[in-house]
Amino acid sequence: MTAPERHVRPPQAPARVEDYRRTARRRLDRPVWDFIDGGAESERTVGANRRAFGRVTLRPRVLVDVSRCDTGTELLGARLDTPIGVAPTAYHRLVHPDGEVATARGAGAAGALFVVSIYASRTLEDIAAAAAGPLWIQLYWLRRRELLAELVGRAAAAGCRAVVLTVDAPRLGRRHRDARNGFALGPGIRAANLDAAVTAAAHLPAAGRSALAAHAAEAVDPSVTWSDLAWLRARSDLPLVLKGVLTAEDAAAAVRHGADAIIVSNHGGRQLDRASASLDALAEVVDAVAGACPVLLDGGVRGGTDTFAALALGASAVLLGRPVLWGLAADGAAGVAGVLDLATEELAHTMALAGRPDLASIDRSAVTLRAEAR
Ligand SMILES: Cc1cc2nc3c(=O)[nH]c(=O)nc-3n(C[C@H](O)[C@H](O)[C@H](O)COP(=O)(O)O)c2cc1C
Ligand SMILES: CCCCCCC(=O)C(=O)O
Repeated sequence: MTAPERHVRPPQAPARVEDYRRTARRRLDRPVWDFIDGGAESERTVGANRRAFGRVTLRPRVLVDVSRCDTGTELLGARLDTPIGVAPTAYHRLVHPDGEVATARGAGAAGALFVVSIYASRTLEDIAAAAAGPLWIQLYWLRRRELLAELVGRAAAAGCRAVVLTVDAPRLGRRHRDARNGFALGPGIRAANLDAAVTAAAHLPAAGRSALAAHAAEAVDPSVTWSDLAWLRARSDLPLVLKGVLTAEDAAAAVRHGADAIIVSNHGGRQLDRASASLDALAEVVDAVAGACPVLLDGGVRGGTDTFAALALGASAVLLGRPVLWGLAADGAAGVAGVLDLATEELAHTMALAGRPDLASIDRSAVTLRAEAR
């Protein structure tokens, strides 16, 4: 007698960006997972970022030649194979031993932009040496301004093409998961581009509070205003990008103060709970900017169809935060490239079926915004 034939399932390759989330969740310790996954207070804005995409329906055009769909674009002078880039996120060595060096390899392989956090856990020079694609450097406004001046100089020397100032974090959001976990950085993970004394508080665990919030209270300057931007401008010839704008008023001020690009973002729901979903804020920002500079978006983007929706509502590009960390945790550089490639393939597929063969053809007529999410 022969044994009954059994169907053997081959190992499943990730089919959707969300598949990387499951693997990352299995791999990471609970406090690290909570740090990545969590948001501020009730985490309403984290959920709102996702739900906003559910209100978009697509208006496909037919009998358009979509034999080639081109996801390529140009942003602040850099050629990109995809409008889907990597948002700045702190401490990549929390999820993979190679940290941001692996992220740079993955982003480069996908032809994507990588925005490196001021809290990168590898040096800018090591990251730049591994990068095949464009890098931007992200800053929080530290009280010790001389560190910012030094960092923008190093960033330019390493080949970074823009400075991103995050403007939605004069203090850290109240992240209850991190407080509950007494989240603090271990000795092996540090902000590799900052003086160790500046970030010492981020390593001091205490019951019931986040060491990162304690560090932020000590290190970040909450008194900064629009008039201080001139100081930063004077320290670098690189384009200046403002990240964390959610209103028409601030978008207009950003243009008046010479911003070279704006990132519509609520920090992935990690700062002001009940802030608008990024996608909901996009149209008013795009209208206020009126073409004066590119507008990017992050927050809740989980694939190519979300990207298509954001582009249709006026974004020039989108950035992924948590999904890149899922890819990095799951499979290092290959996981980062996997996330970006999957999302880009999904975008090209949506473009074909929606009859929009290049990014310029994705305009507001490509979407309808419904009152309710589906
Ligand atoms: C673990 C983690 C760390 C982050 N660190 C930074 C940071 O250092 N600088 C910054 O400007 N934003 C930071 N962000 C916010 C992201 O840049 C981005 O705005 C957000 O993650 C986008 O939402 P998404 O995660 O839903 O894609 C961080 C987000 C996460 C999840
Ligand atoms: C100013 C302290 C930053 C903490 C690390 C970054 C982060 O979690 C976030 O921006 O979100």
